[in-house]
Formats: sequence, C-alpha cells, structure tokens
Amino acid sequence: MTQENSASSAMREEAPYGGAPQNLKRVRTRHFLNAKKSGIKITGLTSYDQLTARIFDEAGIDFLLVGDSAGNNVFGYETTLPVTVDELIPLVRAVAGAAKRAFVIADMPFGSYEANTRDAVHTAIRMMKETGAHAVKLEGGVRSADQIRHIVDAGIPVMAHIGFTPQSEHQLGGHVIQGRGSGEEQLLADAKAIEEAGAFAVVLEMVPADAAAKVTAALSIPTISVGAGPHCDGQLLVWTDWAGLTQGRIPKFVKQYAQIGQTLRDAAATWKADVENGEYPGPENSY
Ligand SMILES: Nc1nc(=O)c2c([nH]1)NC[C@@H]1CN(c3ccc(C(=O)N[C@@H](CCC(=O)O)C(=O)O)cc3)CN21
Ligand SMILES: CC(C)C(=O)C(=O)O
Ligand SMILES: [Mg+2]
Repeated sequence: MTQENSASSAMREEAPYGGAPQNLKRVRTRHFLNAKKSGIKITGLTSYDQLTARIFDEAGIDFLLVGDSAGNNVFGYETTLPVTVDELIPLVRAVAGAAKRAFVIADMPFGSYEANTRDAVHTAIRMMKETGAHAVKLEGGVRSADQIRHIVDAGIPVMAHIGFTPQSEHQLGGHVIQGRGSGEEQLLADAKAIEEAGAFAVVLEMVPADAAAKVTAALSIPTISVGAGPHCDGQLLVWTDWAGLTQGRIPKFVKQYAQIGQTLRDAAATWKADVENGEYPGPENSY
C-alpha cells in the first residue's frame, strides 16, 4: 500500500488498483480489503509513543499497532500477561495523536476480554473513547469469535490474532510455532470463525508459510504475517526487534533494518567521554 505518489493523482482517494496510496488522508478498513483484492502488500509496525508514531507514519507505514508487547518493550515485563488496559491507554493516545495517515490499532490486554462479551465490548469501547484509536485487536480464533462479533456490533473494527498468541504462551508451552501438521486444521477453523464473526483482518504469528498461504487463500479478509511467511497480505513486526533495540534473543522471522541500540550505546559512550575530557559543552553550546 505504498505506491501512487505522483502529483497527477494527488488527492485521489482510491488508487485505480485499490490499496492505500500515500496521499490518502487516512487509511481505513476498506483499504485493507482493497489491498488484498489487488495484491498490494500492507505494512504495519508496533509503536508505543508519539516519536516513533510520527516517524513511521511519515514513512508511509499503513498501520501502527500499539501492542501489549509494550509489556516487554516499554515496561520491562517478562511477558505480555501483566499489561493492563490502564497502562496501555496513554500509549495508544500518544500514537493515535501523532499518526496522521496510519490506521491505529489498540491491542486488548490479557484479562480484558476473555471472560465474556460484556468485558470485551466494555474494553473495546474504553480503548476507542479514551485513545482515538481506529480499531482494536484481540487474540484467539474460535474461542474469541463471540467477543469479536459483539465488538463489531458495537461499531468497532476488530483485527484478530491467531497462530502463536503471546497471551497464552504458558498454555502453548513457550514460543512455539503453531499450525504445523494437524494444527493446520485448527488454524483454518480459527481463521474462518474470525472472518464469520466480522473481523476486518487477522494476524498470523509464527505459522509455517504453507499453512499461512492456505489461510490467506481461504479468507476474503487480509492476513497479516508476523513470522508467517511471504504469502500473507501484509507484514507486521515489533519495531524494537526490527530496529535493533531489543536486548536478548529475537525470533528468526525478524529482519533487522537498523541497529538503533548500538547507535545509542555509541552515542552515550562518546558523549560521556566528551564531558569527561571537556569537549562538551563547547563554546557553540554555551551562552
Ligand atoms: N511478534 C513478536 N511476538 C512475540 O511474542 C515477541 C516478539 N515479537 N518480540 C519480542 C519478544 C521475543 N519473543 C520471542 C519469540 C520467539 C523466539 C524464538 O526463539 N523463536 C524460535 C522459534 C520457536 C521455537 O521453535 O522455539 C525462532 O527460532 O524464531 C524468541 C523470542 C517473544 N516476543
Ligand atoms: C506482535 C503483535 C502481533 C502483537 O500482538 C503485539 O505487538 O503486542
Ligand atoms: Mg499483542
């Protein structure tokens, strides 16, 4: 969804081939659908603050997910499980306030939607009312279909998330690839249930590329890959993994496009040395 930059097409809302051109005022759920129909890849990154939201939005990234991966990346938790709605809301507000073109999606934290459809609708409405997000995301296929349907009935777009679902990592036995062997049937059943429940898109996380291709062909809504191979309709990565900021083990499906961690470490060490040896502040930095 990144072509269509020419001045002649400026301000035309729909590109002739569908998808979401750069001059769109705002990416919408229909552009996800159009992109799938016309074979234009959808791009998303996570974002947890206004600085990165502004940068990724300016780069033309189609959607920004304020993931509960903020638990790991912002708050320093071991897993996403402790993240609360109250913790995530200010981050979503920062991202939604900064993104002009990108579609902003608020992740629903563990414990905020599973028990019943009332909880699910309540949380989704809070996210929309208190943040300015354009959609919510939750984990689970068949098991979350009722929740998806009720949130959609309340007028809120839902992105679903199946395959490896980090909120159930203890049940899944760790960071384990999903949809292998007989798991493929469950994956397809989950995907179908999500589509029938009215979700506008589905994230497939850590799924074999072949299984993800089958799901992508079987659905009319777009599939978004996080480690689910090249045949999905779009790709999503956790920005701190992708930019080389995450410490420790990162999944094989991540390709790093920058080394921000090393850049910052070098900058900090250089600045410390400059202060210690009197190089900083120089006359140009003093009044
Ligand atoms: N998209 C995404 N989901 C996550 O759950 C997640 C991230 N990103 N990034 C930050 C952390 C790091 N996580 C992970 C996830 C998987 C592996 C991993 O090593 N996976 C194996 C495959 C699974 C296996 O067979 O054990 C790999 O080689 O990629 C490591 C860290 C979990 N967190
Ligand atoms: C990795 C994506 C799909 C996510 O749910 C998150 O960042 O929380
Ligand atoms: Mg998440």
